[in-house]
Amino acid sequence: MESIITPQPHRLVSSGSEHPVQSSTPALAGTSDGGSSPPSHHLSTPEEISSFVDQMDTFIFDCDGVLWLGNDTIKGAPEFLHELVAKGKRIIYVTNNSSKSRKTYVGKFKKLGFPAEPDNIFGSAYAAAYYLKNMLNFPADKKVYVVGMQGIVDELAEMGIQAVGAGDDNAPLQETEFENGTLGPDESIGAVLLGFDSQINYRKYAKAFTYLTANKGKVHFLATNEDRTYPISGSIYPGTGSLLAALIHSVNRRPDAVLGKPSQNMMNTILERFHLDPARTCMVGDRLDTDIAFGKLGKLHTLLVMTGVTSVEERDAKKGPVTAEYWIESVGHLRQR
Ligand SMILES: O=C(O)[C@H](O)[C@H](O)COP(=O)(O)O
Ligand SMILES: [Mg+2]
Repeated sequence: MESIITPQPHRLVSSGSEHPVQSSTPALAGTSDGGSSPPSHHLSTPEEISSFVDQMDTFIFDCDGVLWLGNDTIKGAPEFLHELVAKGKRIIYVTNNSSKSRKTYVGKFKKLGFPAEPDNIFGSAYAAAYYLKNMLNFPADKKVYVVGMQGIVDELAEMGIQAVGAGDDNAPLQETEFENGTLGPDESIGAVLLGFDSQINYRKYAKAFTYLTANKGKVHFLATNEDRTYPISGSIYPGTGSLLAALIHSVNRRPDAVLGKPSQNMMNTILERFHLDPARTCMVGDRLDTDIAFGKLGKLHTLLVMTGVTSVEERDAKKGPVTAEYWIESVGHLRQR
């Protein structure tokens, strides 16, 4: 697949002040009261769909619930994305799923028949590793305690940052370990980073709690994202935000930064790096408070698909926090008929 993107020197967030990293997402103007946002427009006719596709140069795709559910591809999605490539459109992927690194994701994209290369994939694990390296200048003699999976460990390693925890702490905690210091403070821990963890357990929560509370706030508290739920293989399960809520409640402290959508860290880099015109760029997502909010904050067009977590009631809610500009049943429905 010839590249449709000219790789540029990569900066996720600038070290300068022009794109200060956002630890919290600014409120979306004109949507909190619900009423002032027009309802999402349904792209329903071939003419509307063709005109919509033609007015965009770039499509930024969310992944879970848009392109696939687990390892099940959404019908027609690969074909549509190859149609876009054939038309010379730019494709960028932005996922809050921190379980895989960009390099590992390339393998999944190709296995499921999508065009992909590391430079057009932005994952929340990468965003978090980049933030630690370039915004926090994380010290080389410190380690990051990871409540999460291999994707975070791999992206931290790419940045030369040591990680502990993750899969090494998947074993259930033994009663005796409460006394033997396994869960005690560790001066070498400089940050706790939580991401999606299908092997979450008490050991990880107890260690993260100890590191965040023992060092009197000297340990950074970071999270990849706050998605409440996780759509996979036709079902919906607790998401990273639900795992994070337990840690927030126990330490009585919010993360210093949440690096995935809707925060604009990745948006600023993407717009700058690919010299995108927001007026000719569309964010395609399945979740209103991450994907659509991410697109709206970046002043992009937004298209909601109904193959992920958003219900019809949420889509059409008059007082909803975020409303997509357009909606369609699935990415596959965008194929030119
Ligand atoms: O729980 C989670 O982390 C999310 O459900 C998952 O990461 C969503 O990934 P995305 O839809 O942004 O590809
Ligand atoms: Mg999604």
